[in-house]
Amino acid sequence: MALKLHPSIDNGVRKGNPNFAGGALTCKCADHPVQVRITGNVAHNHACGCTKCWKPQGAVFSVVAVVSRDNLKVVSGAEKLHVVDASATIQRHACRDCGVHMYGRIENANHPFYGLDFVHTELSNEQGWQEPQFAAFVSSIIESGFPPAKMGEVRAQLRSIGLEPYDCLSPPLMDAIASHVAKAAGKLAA
Ligand SMILES: N[C@@H](CCC(=O)N[C@@H](CSCO)C(=O)NCC(=O)O)C(=O)O
Ligand SMILES: [Zn+2]
Ligand SMILES: [Zn+2]
Repeated sequence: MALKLHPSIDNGVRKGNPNFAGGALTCKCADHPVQVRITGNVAHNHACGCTKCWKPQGAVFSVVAVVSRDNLKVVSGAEKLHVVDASATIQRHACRDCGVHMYGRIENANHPFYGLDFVHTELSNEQGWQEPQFAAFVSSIIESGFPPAKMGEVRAQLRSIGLEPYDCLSPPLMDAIASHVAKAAGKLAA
């Protein structure tokens, strides 16, 4: 029987619409939910196995994407947001009442991904958001208590739905990080 990894990918991956204009993300509170508006589509959407990204109840992976911080606006409930871990690279702003992470922001201007916010498109009712492209930090699910003996099954299932599993980020993102570091060190080749 197939493993339950995340509701957005357990029945396969539904293609998004490259021309999608954006939409609203809403937290799980019945009363006065936090709402965030995103202009345009997200990028680099991926399943993430790390211990820090928000996952719905029972999920093994998070599904998380990036958007320019200029294209993200908190439109209601801002007073309910708090930063989960101020020492983390990604400052995850979560709802105090339901615990959902509404966006993660990088405040370090020298970070390779400065300017991007991390978001979970499953918090939106709209369809057309970019579909997950790959799976990142797959081995990290072990840190949250997933049995190491089942990792072969996890990777096979991810591949079967078209999500190549990596134990870091995807090669293009790792290349972007390394290029940023090389540039800062004056070593970036043409
Ligand atoms: N094994 C660690 C890995 C955590 C990690 O490095 N996560 C990445 C990706 S999160 C979205 O893809 C990261 O950039 N983390 C910075 C942060 O979370 O602030 C673990 O599982 O914790
Ligand atoms: Zn909430
Ligand atoms: Zn993560």
